[in-house]
Amino acid sequence: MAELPAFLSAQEVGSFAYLTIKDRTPQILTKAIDTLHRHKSEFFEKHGEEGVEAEKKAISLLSKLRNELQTDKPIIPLVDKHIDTDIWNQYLEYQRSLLSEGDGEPRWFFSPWLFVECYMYRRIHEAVIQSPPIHDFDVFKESKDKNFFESQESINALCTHLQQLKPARDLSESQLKDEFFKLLQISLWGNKCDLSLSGGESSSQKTSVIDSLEGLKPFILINDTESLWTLLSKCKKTAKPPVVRVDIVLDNSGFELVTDLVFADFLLSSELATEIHFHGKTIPWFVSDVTVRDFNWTVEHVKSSDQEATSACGAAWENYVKMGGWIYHDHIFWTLPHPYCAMAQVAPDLYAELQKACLVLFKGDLNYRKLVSDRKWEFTVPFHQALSGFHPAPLCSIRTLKAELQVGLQPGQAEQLSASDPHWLTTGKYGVFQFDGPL
Ligand SMILES: O=P(O)(O)OC[C@H]1O[C@](O)(CO)[C@@H](O)[C@@H]1O
Ligand SMILES: [Mn+2]
Repeated sequence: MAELPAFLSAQEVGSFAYLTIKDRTPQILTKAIDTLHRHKSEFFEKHGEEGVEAEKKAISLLSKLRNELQTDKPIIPLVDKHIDTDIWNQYLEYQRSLLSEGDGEPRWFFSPWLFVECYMYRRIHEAVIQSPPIHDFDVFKESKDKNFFESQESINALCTHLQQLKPARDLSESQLKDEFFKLLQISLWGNKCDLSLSGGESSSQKTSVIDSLEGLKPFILINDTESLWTLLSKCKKTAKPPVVRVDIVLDNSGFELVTDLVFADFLLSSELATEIHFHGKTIPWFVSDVTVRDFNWTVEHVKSSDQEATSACGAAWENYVKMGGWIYHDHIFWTLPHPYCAMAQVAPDLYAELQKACLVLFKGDLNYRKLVSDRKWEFTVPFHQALSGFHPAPLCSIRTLKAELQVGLQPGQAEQLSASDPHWLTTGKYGVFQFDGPL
């Protein structure tokens, strides 16, 4: 069997992985430290002196982490007692076992990028949970909420658009298909708004994305949305019992989450699907990723908007949650460092859950990296092959490109892109809808 390509890593000076570890991650840590600092008086009001001591402890743990990273120290085991601690430490042991060169220790600028980057976010969580009574504090909450508030205008425009489509079951087949494609594209471009690429700085949506869709079409490098339409139409016809389940593996909170909820609402109200299962993170992750708190907060805030259409959306969403049309799940696997080809073995319960879906949508860049194991595949390798056996159900990645990997391109396509735009892989300017599965 042919050897698998190497993992991306920060070893390669000048690569995007290298720049992330060298510049972006220390910046994210500094911002987290600053956030804790600014909440000092709030901690004091809530918990007295103990709160201030906890703030100091969390800050010192984060400063230590930043120092380890910047001086390329060996990756050390986690010391907290969380439900995933042992799995993390076993994975670190596994990474150690793969090394034969140097001192045999996994390091920030040497080990697989996916592993060290995930590890950094897990260490941030460790610093916070080891600092009671502020162990529940989400250092990224503030910036996630800010992204939501700064995107207000786009959110209102989107919600107005959605409300105008209702009752969606009255739309003609061709209108329905048209809207399906439109809302999918909105959800794709919503993924430009993550906060980890911008080092936690604001990255909200300020213009109306609906009006920009036509102009953005040339930036969709792979567009398998026809397959999604065919698949859902077929599921609807053949489902026995009549359940059409779509799972959405969420990415970022803020504007992107709203685009996903709007799409999920459309799927139900148009009766293209009967159940939407969302998958979020159990801990704060890659700055802007959705946790259950962000999910509920977003639904509540959309509902309490002073704009009629927006608040009508929020009310409908709350009702979907109440009535079971929308089901939110979280699982520790999503915040482990494993690529998804390991899911069946590491988290068989989650794999079995995904197998129940007619279609699974994976939002965002990190999900893509995990789908294709963060390896340096040739650009033309088929997506199915890069998934390395991960086929729980028909699936589609909806991703703007923010890391140096992409598979499934036409011969010559990558070369052409490199010539016209040397940074095409990492700026989030290009996107894909990449489908895998039988139709
Ligand atoms: O929110 P997303 O789309 O998963 O992007 C996360 C960001 O973090 C990274 O995975 C690494 O920093 C980038 O590739 C990407 O810019
Ligand atoms: Mn993200």
